[in-house]
Amino acid sequence: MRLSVNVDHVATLRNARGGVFPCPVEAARVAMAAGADGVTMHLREDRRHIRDRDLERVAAEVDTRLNFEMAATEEMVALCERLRPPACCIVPEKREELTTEGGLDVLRAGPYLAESIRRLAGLGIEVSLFVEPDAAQIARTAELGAQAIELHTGTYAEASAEARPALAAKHAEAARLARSLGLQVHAGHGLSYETIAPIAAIPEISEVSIGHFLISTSVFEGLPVAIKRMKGLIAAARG
Ligand SMILES: CC(=O)[C@@H](O)[C@H](O)COP(=O)(O)O
Ligand SMILES: NCC(=O)COP(=O)(O)O
Repeated sequence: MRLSVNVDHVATLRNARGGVFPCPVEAARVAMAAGADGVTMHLREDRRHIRDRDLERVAAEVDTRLNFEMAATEEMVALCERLRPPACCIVPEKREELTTEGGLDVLRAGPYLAESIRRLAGLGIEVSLFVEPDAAQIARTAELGAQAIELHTGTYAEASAEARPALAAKHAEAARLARSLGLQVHAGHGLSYETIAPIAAIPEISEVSIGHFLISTSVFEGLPVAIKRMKGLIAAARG
């Protein structure tokens, strides 16, 4: 199973100070050096974290399987056509949301979704649709010609420990259906150390993408190292 590391929230931190640090391109390099199998970047229409230049630089400079998350808009499809990442995940986007709130409603999507899939898949880009673990949504994804689905694990990840096993079983059933329809199966959103195991145990899932938790927990796992180094620099300066 591949782990694609989402570096969106490195850009959130960078943007909080309006400077260049911490850099999501550097985070992509660090992720790959640490054993990640790919990097995910969600270029939101409002550019609240990742910016066009970040995506362009990762596509050009980092040896990775870049998964470009984007809404199905002409601006994003044209950018994806220009950058030609190995993979693209089409997600729903609402301007007011704090993060992606659910899967695409593929059943109600207009003709532009099918047109986007056709254009991107025609360039050899693996197109996935971010969907709920729902049989009708998955069947329609296959009909539209996408190569993959990404199961939205947000509801599962936010559920209580008691509720999670039933939701994990729902993902397993959805993953089996998707594979039987010839789709690659990915999963992501809100996953953490506490919630990864039941999802990672589903054999049909070939990739998980994880961002917010990894970046957040890195603060605590990395803080002792950074503090020791700063103390060392202070001590050295004082002789
Ligand atoms: C599609 C998905 O689950 C995540 O990539 C999420 O959309 C990330 O968006 P934010 O980083 O803005 O929360
Ligand atoms: N596609 C899901 C993703 O990239 C990471 O989502 P999250 O871990 O930041 O919630």
